[in-house]
Amino acid sequence: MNIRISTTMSSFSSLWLPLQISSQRTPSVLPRVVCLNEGASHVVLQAEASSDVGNSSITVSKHRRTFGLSQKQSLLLRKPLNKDSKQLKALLTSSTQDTSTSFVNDGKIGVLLLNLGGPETLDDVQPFLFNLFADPDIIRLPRLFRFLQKPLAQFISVARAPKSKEGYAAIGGGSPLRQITDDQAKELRKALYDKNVPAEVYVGMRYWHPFTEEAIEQIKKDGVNKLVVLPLYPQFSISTSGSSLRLLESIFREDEYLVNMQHTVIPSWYQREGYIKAMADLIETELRSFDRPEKVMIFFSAHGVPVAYVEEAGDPYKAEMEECVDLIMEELERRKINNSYTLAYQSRVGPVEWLKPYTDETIIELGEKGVKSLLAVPISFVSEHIETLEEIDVEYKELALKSGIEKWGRVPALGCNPTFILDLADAVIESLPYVGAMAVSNLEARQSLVPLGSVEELLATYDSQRRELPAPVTVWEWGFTKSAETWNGRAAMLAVIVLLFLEVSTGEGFLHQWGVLPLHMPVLP
Ligand SMILES: C=CC1=C(C)c2cc3[nH]c(cc4nc(cc5[nH]c(cc1n2)c(C)c5CCC(=O)O)C(CCC(=O)O)=C4C)c(C)c3C=C
Ligand SMILES: [Fe+2]
Repeated sequence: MNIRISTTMSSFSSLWLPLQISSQRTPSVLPRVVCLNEGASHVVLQAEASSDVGNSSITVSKHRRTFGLSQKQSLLLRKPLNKDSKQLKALLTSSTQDTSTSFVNDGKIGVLLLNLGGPETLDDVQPFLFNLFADPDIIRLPRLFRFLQKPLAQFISVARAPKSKEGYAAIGGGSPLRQITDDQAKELRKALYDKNVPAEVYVGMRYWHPFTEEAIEQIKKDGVNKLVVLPLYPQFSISTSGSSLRLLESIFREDEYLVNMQHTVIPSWYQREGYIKAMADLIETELRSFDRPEKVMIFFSAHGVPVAYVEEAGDPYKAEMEECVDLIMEELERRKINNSYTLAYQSRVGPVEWLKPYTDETIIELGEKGVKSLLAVPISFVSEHIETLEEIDVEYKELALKSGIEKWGRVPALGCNPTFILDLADAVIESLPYVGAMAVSNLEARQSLVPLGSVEELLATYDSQRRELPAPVTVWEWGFTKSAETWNGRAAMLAVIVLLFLEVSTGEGFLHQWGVLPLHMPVLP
């Protein structure tokens, strides 16, 4: 037995960092009550262990998590748990016995999958980009300039559309995201039924059809009264899951039906055993296609975010990404696969600094260092999309071959991989005991999953000072060096804001001459 658990007083910022205890015999369970100080209502549990309790082998991944305690629980547990703790055993047993069954017969369950959405035709590209850039979690303007959000989005989307259209044309004229996400929803529904949890699964996209608003309408029509919200991003970012949850929260806040709907949110799930195993399976299979698998460098390529998101707004994305890669590599090592590996960030847009190292620069460096075989692993997204099908498969492959890399491979996205879908089903089932367990605005009652009523508050912990994030999107750029490019971009952005301000306030200017203004906004349902 080797368990080390330490607890400290709560800080809400750790709420997004899930801790999972899983048992080989039973589905994963979440420890729900651990208390350090008498009378405490919240604790952070920090755990790192691999051990046996009873006949079950339990692994506790290395995470911190905040737990809300009911008064009774708080009174019950007044000491840190130690390795011989009968209370831990009792807790695990009660959590394990606390299966979904009692929650299944009692209400109509819905699962809402949140995703980004993508243009289905080339005509959709500009309005899709408009929706993306109109999102204040993608371009956050200073408060004074908020009224420029939509004109700026219109301007950038029009300017970027030709380049984006080229990309979408190269992958068949549109994004495959809707089809793949619909298929994942169907498979998840089937997996839940097979596990005796009848639930409807809905898809709500952030920037294209079916919009989150459309999914919510259907959820209401179907009379769902227990909802599990599951963003399809393994790692949390303010720009992805955060943005979708913020939107959902605003929808919930304004709707009487939804205000009263019991729900819970699974904010990120990159640490789940099934997901890690599924990723490791894909990598193991793909490695076999190389002549000398042991010589291949495993190249994790994640979608980037601007550095300011992580360093100024506290986005946990980078930390979760690095931990995710570590967990996958640990799983591969358990399978005696000890390849070298690296993580880089792709798809940067605009004049600000994005997370480094950049994928393109890293590929060139690896070529220079004499790496001959590279296996690209897209890691931030679970479907094929423009950035796997075009950026990785075409642009990065070409760059790699030019840089001296001789053999290039790419791991497919998870899509409907059965191990992955079963794990998502388990994640949903494990969250059911938490559906409605917490009052929407009652922080004291909050347990390990997140109620939507507090999403805004939780997002604010990343960005407590509400600092303005620079716009990550290039409108135009000039200059020869990286830093000149950055500063030129910022100057250009400032100039654009001033010009837009003048245009909007006077009703005259080059955008009116070009027909960009007045705006013809796409209508959201
Ligand atoms: C975890 C995944 C993603 C993060 C983080 C993310 C941040 C982010 N993205 C942009 C700008 C664009 N993203 C675009 C497409 C796109 N983005 C993701 C995922 C993440 N984005 C996906 C899966 C897709 C593709 C959808 C599809 O149609 O297949 C685009 C449009 C494509 C293009 O023109 O390149 C833009 C623009 C920013 C600015 C950002 C963080 C601030
Ligand atoms: Fe993106």
